[in-house]
Amino acid sequence: MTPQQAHAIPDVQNLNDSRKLAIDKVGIKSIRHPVRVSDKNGGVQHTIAVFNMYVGLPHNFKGTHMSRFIEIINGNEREISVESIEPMLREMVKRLEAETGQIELTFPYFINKSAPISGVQSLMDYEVTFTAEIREGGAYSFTMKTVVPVTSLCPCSKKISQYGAHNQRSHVTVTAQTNSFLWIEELVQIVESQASCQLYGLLKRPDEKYVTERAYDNPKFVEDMVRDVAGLLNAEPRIDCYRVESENFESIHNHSAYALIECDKRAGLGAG
Ligand SMILES: Nc1nc2c(ncn2[C@@H]2O[C@H](COP(=O)(O)OP(=O)(O)OP(=O)(O)O)[C@@H](O)[C@H]2O)c(=O)[nH]1
Repeated sequence: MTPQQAHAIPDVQNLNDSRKLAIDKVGIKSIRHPVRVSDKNGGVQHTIAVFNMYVGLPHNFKGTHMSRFIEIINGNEREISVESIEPMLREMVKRLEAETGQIELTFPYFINKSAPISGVQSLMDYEVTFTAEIREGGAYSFTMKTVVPVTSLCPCSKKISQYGAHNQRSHVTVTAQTNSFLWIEELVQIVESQASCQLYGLLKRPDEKYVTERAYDNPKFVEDMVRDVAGLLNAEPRIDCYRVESENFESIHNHSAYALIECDKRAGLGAG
């Protein structure tokens, strides 16, 4: 195909659209790509992220130029660093001739943990999502979200029972918009410190005794969990706004218990 022939191919995306309907987000979803993430101990984690990349589309354009998203993600280093996300976002908005844009990447992140009594080490995985966004007017924001699995033990069950209390694994999800750098480990630690007990990859018997008794000594409803985590997020100056959710995969029901607190500290909205 000659350049002239290629030029002759209709550019449908560039056609005008007369429906007067702007599109808030259009782009690509679920593209996997290698990333590297620095960890708090000075190491680097080489992991795989699922990317979503979107721009806003003005009402008068028929379509966005989707190949450019792929050009951008492949135009960077083979293994994308977290530090590259903001420049990639700004390049994307520019190349797609858009006012707004968003890049989300979700990846498994590993934290090395020592068992509470024996000290045996093991990795635990957490699902983490970073979202970089340019909003109307050009304001940039960065949000980090992590799902932290913990143990929750029911205060009611403990109070009313002669012995034992129902307990289960729970997912506490914190989504935090930050105004300066925050390690993933710091967000995880905030959540784990407020759980009936944190989870570990590897536990020997003395450790299992410890986590059993610690959970029993720290009963938490889903309401307790979100309130206690929100209290610490309110006190963290590097977090402007947040959402904390707790879902208990109840061991006595075939459904979950759930609670959420949402707060924009800048506007004094929500908790605190
Ligand atoms: N906007 C839009 N594009 C789509 C859709 N489905 C497929 N495409 C993409 O259209 C792309 C080709 O359009 P462009 O990205 O504009 O390609 P191009 O015109 O050769 O590239 P540019 O010169 O950079 O605009 C392909 O990569 C397809 O993936 C859709 O539903 N909407």
